[in-house]
Amino acid sequence: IRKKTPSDFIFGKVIGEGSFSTVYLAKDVQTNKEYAIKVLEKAHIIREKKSEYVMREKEVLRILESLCPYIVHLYSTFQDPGRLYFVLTYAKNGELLKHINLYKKFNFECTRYYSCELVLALEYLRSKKIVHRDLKPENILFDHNFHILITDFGSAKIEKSEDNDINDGTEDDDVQQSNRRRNSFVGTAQFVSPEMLQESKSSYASDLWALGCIVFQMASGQMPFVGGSEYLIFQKILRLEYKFPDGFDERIKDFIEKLLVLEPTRRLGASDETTYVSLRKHEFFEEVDFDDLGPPPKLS
Ligand SMILES: NC(=O)Nc1ccc2c(c1)=C(Cc1cc(-c3cccc(C(=O)NCCN4CCCCC4)c3)c[nH]1)C(=O)N=2
Repeated sequence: IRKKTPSDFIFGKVIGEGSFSTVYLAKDVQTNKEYAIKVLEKAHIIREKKSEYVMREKEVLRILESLCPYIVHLYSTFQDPGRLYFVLTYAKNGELLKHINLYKKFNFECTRYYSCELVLALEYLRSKKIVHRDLKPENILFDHNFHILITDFGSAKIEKSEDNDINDGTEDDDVQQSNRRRNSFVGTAQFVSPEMLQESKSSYASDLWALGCIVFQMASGQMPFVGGSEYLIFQKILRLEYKFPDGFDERIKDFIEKLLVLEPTRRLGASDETTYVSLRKHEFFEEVDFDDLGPPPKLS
């Protein structure tokens, strides 16, 4: 199959912007299908020494090959002299964050439904030995049927082995990188886990921490850890300084409290073998059939 080129697409509006990429809505000239094309400037990537992250995202998306409905699909990649292009799934209904802000917060049924889809997505990532490391409502999209699609694997890590949590001397590659260049990776302040702050050691449990933060935000409209600077936010995280608004549903509260645990190995699900049975069995998901979640409830 011939490699695509930019002229195979009609580029439309910008639908996403990151520090190293711009995402455009684009239409395939032959098929009229819509895609999200992530464009990266080669010179910027090289200057900022981010090539490793770009290569990692492509490798991770290839591993994920989107057999899971809750992960964006990488259809193709191509380049021109100055840019790299990733042709990805277009999620028509945009970022979860925009919908949380639009409705102020989600009701119990919507919070529970999207928490279930996130659990299923995290189980798939775990089965492929992928840690996302930057999960947040901006990186969770809604497709045309309002199912979630997780995106932005630029910060992801491929776990070497299941018992990776035991320090086998092979440090987290970002630690090695940080030892080399002292710029160890950290996710987005409000969602970063304590272990990534302290030892820059991430594991599947780091994504469970972020899940706790995201569920808190869906159910309350607010992030659990906020502050005037990253340093103040980091302090609150390391001190587990957050509180639930009055009237917060007790089942969701208990679920979040079991995820926002400083010690990663003690988080709900951290010691589960394959599926996150400890999460599935929590009272928050009582009456849920994880094998058939049914259609998404109308957002409200
Ligand atoms: N860093 C990354 O990898 N970023 C990516 C990757 C893939 C990708 C990606 C980002 C996408 C972002 C995206 C953004 C949007 C979008 C942007 C702006 C407006 C809208 C929009 O108004 N959609 C209609 C529904 N709105 C949504 C907001 C509340 C009111 C109703 C959608 C749709 N999809 C996408 O569709 N696919």
